[in-house]
Amino acid sequence: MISSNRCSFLSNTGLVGCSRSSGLQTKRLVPFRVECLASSSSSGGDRKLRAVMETIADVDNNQTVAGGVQDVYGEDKATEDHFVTPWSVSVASGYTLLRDPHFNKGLAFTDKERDAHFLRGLLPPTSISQETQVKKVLQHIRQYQLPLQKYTAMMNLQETNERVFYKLLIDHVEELLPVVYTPTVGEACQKYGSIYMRPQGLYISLKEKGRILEVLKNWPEKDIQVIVVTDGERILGLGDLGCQGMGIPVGKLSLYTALGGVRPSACLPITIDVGTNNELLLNDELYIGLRQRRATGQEYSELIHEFMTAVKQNYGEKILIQFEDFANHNAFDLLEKYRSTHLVFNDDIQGTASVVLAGLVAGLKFIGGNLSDHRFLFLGAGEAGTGIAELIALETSKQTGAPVEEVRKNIWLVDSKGLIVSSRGESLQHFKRPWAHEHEPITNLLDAVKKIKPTVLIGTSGQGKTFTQEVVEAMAEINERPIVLALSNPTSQAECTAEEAYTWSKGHAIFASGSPFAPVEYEGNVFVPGQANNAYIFPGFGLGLIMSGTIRVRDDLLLAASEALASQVTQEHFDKGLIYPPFKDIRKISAHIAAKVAAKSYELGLATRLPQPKDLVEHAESCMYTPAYRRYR
Ligand SMILES: O=C([O-])CC(=O)C(=O)O
Ligand SMILES: [Mg+2]
Repeated sequence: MISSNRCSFLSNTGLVGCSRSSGLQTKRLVPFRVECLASSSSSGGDRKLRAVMETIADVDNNQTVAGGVQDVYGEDKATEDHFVTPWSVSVASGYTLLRDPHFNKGLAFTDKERDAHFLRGLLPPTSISQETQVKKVLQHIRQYQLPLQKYTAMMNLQETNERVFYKLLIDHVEELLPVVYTPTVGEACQKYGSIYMRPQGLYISLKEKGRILEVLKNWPEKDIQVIVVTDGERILGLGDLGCQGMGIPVGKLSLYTALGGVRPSACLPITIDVGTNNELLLNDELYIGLRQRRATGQEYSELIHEFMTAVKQNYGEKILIQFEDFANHNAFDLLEKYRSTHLVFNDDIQGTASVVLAGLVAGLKFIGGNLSDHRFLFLGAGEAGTGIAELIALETSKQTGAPVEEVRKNIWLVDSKGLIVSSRGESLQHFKRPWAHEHEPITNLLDAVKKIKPTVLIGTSGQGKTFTQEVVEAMAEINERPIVLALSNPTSQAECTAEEAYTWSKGHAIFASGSPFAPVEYEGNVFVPGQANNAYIFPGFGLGLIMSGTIRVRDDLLLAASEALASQVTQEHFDKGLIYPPFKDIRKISAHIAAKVAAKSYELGLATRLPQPKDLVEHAESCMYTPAYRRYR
């Protein structure tokens, strides 16, 4: 039985109005909604009323609510000259209950629940189990031929019955991850205007400048623990999709819940719309964003700063903000600017780095050698490329005691202009400069492979088909077991396919990719390509931060996450060609990652949720959201 105190910070909002001493699974709960009585009005007075709305503060303070007596809406704290918001708690029942995705159980409502919640006659008489519902929806989804049809069916399910959506996704993660995530989510973003039905997150555009705090307060959930935010400028390897990038925060947060166990109501997807430079979208009558070119410079940074300030003001110090799919020219600067004042994490720089390092460490366990024995060549010197390179350098430096500057010399990057070398000097963007080593200029990848003789080739270019046959053959000529990672997403942007990597290297390559590839048979052997995607890391990483109340992200936490992931790879996995464990075990893996991250955070004094639990793995598991239906009284 789960004790409520241990996990109250991750508990379901639906329990707040009840006694907090209830266990999560075994006790009954009342499906209720907190509603602002003034919410139907949009007067200026209403805005002021909302501006003093207090969040459900007990959760953050880790207090229990015995009997529900607490100033949760801030009325008692307000003095006479303050405005207060008239809130009421209403029990969701009848038709409204069926339309509420958090609480709806469809045909799984029992007779007793149908009586108690005014559902008689609103449902056909039969009652079926959640398992049967999952089976039915899966059959339905499998009937669709096109990935985008499967995607819209999944999104509809999420909007209709959240618990069936998550149970389905968790129980069939290997089949459905490619539907709700890469590669299909890429196509969904490209066509978001035509498939758009309901808002799935918050849209903050230039029109909301000066009012972002107010916009945050419009979101119906008050107890937010993680935000994934994009400005849509570099969606996967697909480029600027403007406001239609919303599919990415929505997809990433579904994984926070399904893979990492962070409850859905604590997750907030946000898209910041500063315009788009994508002409196709600007001329598309179904485009959902601002029809203007991107704001840049001061106008851009002022909006982002207002957003960052409002988020901290509204949700406090421990809100996790994950930056996703910003363009290089903003991503590094934003991370640098906010890493010392906010709990921020850039998934494309840091999450990708952590997952790739894990794969390399796991691979080396079996092929032998240390990181310092290897030479790395990257195609692509943006967020992922330089992020991975830096984390490899950090870990190698830790292992060998050599200074990071020295270790970096073993790591080479090629960008669109060729090998990054010192003679390119000041023309290089600042994040590329640490990688400018002494070497004659080389303008193409094949020559770079032949000259640098890397043992590991990593593609982070966002450009598909760039690991040509000659490149892979050259890698196989230089190395007995070349490591080839084609990380760009979605599948169309992968530097090479799994089949190409195995065929061209005559079965010698150790291959992984950012988007999934099916197993490949080559000369009688079946090779299973691993998926080197940050989805292995960010859900568990975020859970570790949240459950320990961590207030800042440090590189050591990323290294801890890598180590935890690498430790889950066995000889049996490697024998199949895998340098990552299978996704079907992801919740267990996430619990391990969360535990290692939290342990490191406690060690560094960054964790505020005290005392430190004794067994962090067990603690992480006990905190994870499970989608089984709750019983309603
Ligand atoms: O979303 C993914 O699959 C991985 C990722 O962060 C990216 O490609 O930007
Ligand atoms: Mg990304």
